[in-house]
Amino acid sequence: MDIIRKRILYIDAYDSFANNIIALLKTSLDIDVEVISHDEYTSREDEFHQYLGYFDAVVAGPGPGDPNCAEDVGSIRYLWRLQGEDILPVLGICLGFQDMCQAFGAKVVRLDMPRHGVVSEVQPANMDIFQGFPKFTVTNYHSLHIKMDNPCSAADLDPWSIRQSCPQVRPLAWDFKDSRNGPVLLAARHTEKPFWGVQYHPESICTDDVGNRIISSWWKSAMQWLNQNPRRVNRKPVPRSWNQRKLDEYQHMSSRLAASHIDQLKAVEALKSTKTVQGQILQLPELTAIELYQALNLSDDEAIILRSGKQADGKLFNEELGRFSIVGIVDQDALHIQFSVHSQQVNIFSRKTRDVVRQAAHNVDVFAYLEEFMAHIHSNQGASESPFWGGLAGFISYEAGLRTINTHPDCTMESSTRGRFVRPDVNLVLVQRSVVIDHFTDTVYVQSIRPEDDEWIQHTIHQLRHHLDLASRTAIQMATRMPNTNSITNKPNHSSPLPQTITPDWISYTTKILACESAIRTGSSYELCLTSTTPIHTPSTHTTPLSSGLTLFKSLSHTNSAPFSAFLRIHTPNDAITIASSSPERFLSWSRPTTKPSTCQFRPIKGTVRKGPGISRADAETILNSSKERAENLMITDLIRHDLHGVAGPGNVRVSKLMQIEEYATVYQLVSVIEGALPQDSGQTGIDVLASSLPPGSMTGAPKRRSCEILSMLEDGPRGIYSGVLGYLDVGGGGDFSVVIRTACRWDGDSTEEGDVWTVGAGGAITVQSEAEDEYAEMLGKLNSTLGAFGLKAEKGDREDWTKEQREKYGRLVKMEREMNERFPGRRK
Ligand SMILES: C=C(O[C@@H]1C=C(C(=O)O)C=C[C@H]1O)C(=O)O
Ligand SMILES: NC(=O)CC[C@H](N)C(=O)O
Repeated sequence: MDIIRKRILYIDAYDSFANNIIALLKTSLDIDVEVISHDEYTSREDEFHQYLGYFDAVVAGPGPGDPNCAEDVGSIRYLWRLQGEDILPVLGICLGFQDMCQAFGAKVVRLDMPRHGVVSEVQPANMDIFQGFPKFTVTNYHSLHIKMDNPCSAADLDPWSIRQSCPQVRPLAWDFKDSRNGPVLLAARHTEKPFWGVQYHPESICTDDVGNRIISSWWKSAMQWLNQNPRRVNRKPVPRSWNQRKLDEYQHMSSRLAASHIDQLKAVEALKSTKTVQGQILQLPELTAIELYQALNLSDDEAIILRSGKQADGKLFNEELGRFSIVGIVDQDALHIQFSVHSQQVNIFSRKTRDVVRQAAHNVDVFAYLEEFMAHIHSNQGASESPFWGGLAGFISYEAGLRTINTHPDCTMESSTRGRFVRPDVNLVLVQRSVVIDHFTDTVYVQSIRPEDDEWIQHTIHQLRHHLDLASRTAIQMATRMPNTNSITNKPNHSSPLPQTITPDWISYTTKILACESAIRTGSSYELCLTSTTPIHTPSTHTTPLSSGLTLFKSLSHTNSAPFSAFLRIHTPNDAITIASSSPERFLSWSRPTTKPSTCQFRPIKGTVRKGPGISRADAETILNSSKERAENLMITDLIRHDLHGVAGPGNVRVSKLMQIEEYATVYQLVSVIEGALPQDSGQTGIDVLASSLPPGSMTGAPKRRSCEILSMLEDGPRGIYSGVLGYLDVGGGGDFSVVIRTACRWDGDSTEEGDVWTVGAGGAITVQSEAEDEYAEMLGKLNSTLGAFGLKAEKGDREDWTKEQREKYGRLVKMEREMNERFPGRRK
């Protein structure tokens, strides 16, 4: 006899934790789960009711917003109106729970002090789904809560009795220990209908196992109800949702486009690659990435250097993060895959022919395109220890990431475009020849994926040996260690003007912090990573753009050495970008699928303490262990688990490090490590993980989509490459990308005769526990990590120097803050 698997419908309200809940349902229960977004049926209540006929139960998920706003809950609100045989068991989580309580008479109001990423104790009733449960701890993500004549304390008459104001809602759990908000209702059920709900997040990494057991307990009660109230469920396959069908079409079309581009390019020499990586391995002690780059004596105006190895004090970075450096050789005919959010078009471009293939194709899924492209150039049998054999290297902008979550900012890099071509949001160069250094074993890999390229390999080895004999080595080392700071010095030098910058205005930044806080208080966001962009004008150096960029990069490597340092110079049809990066943060890496499945790793950083006089490691530990910093990190850890769960699937994601303190050149940071293996039979690749996890959660806040919408309203323009990712896709199937922070970028098109314009972004996570003054200082601290390379330091200006307008602005700000404090007393310390 066939055992019928029950089906749960999960309604996603655009939360960034949905996939964690789905994973929890699938690992705790023997069921199938289908997912729809809450807005798929918003204007079609009848169709939604019919669709529910395919399911045994529903989980209505958490999300941004307020149940008082129909748009924020979408079709979730139709659940409570089901009648007769249409009724089915529902579990509402957070927003879903609030909407249920509101539908049956309770009020949803703001908490005095929102509780995002806050871990608290649950006092359950010894009844219903909590029968026999002890107290347990859970993670909360909410700004709003249920008001229904709440008891004043645990000692109050009977916290479990039904309140007159909403006689259909039975309280099932409270938090009695929240001194700022008073008792907070954490679970309830409808007195007659099979509707239950929890305010907390059972799926969070910091919710303990008892919290998770609730899912099984709910399911047991749901099944009992179904046994007593049998309903006819349509057991045919569930029709694919409109969203899923659109997505499939879109990806299919994009893969076909890539295949047709590749066909058109088959004749082009630069795309010919072998399936076997050719190469040789040498032992060259103490070789640095810059030395290597200089020894190769490359004359091209493009460069790809991913630098690790030694820190400024001569010590190696840790082995997990800073073991390898990679230099990609970018010849005249190297192909560039470029995609612009504005035109939604992929171009393949080479400097030699200026324009190899341009195909206007609208609405391209650039990741499906890249997947097809990488499959075409897939190689194997390179040296297994070398992480990169060849492939695509470059960057993906923040705005390209926004597009993957269907957020379309008004402006992309187009806004600063000159001429016919837009500045691409994705710019990846096909690197066929490369040299990789393993700094821990002093091994150097000289590699090529071009057919019959032995001559180049021998020539390169000869070149390396020749240049790295003792005498030239010393000279190169000196040049590397003592960057030419002429153009970046802060000391007066009358022969060359100094670089100049404008420190982000603290009044504007602080106003934005307050706007973030109010967005959090209304329930629209749980955490927002606010950023600002600072221009730096540098005088003309009368050298080539590559050489002045490299000088800056050397200086940056010195002032803020970081394991994901990178120097990139990449052309577009009518412009070129130079990127000098000193990022401490790995976004995502994944290993080559071999006999073992590919393993992915994310390393989000959230929680920052600036180094400075009087701040010891112990002080940093105290600060980073505070509830504010831990909440910041927890939210992003849960968000990244969601991103990875979406591709790796239930049971395949683990948090191998939770909130550990790491020390970098100028800051201490709180880091978590989230890992997962991609099941081999799933057909999923690291590129799929990349596509479903941009923009990096540590640069957005949570929930990602709503937070990005809020940030694009608050920030002054597109973030561009800052907040995007930079790294490579390897022909063997691996990849590694850093988060583009602590980075300076310059477009040639912005330079004038007087000099160049670099931009540096900096920011930090804002939560309701933030103090505006501290957040501004944290942002400046991060900005200064990069400005140091220009010999500059941003400081908060003195109030005496303020203009009348600034004083007025400040006055308004103080007033706003006072009003906010009066309205939400919890904010006061
Ligand atoms: C926004 C920046 O950094 C991000 C924000 C951090 C934080 O809020 O603590 C830490 C590291 C980065 O993920 C930046 O460096 O500009
Ligand atoms: N996690 C959630 O579902 C949050 C619900 C609602 N937006 C709140 O902030 O209270």
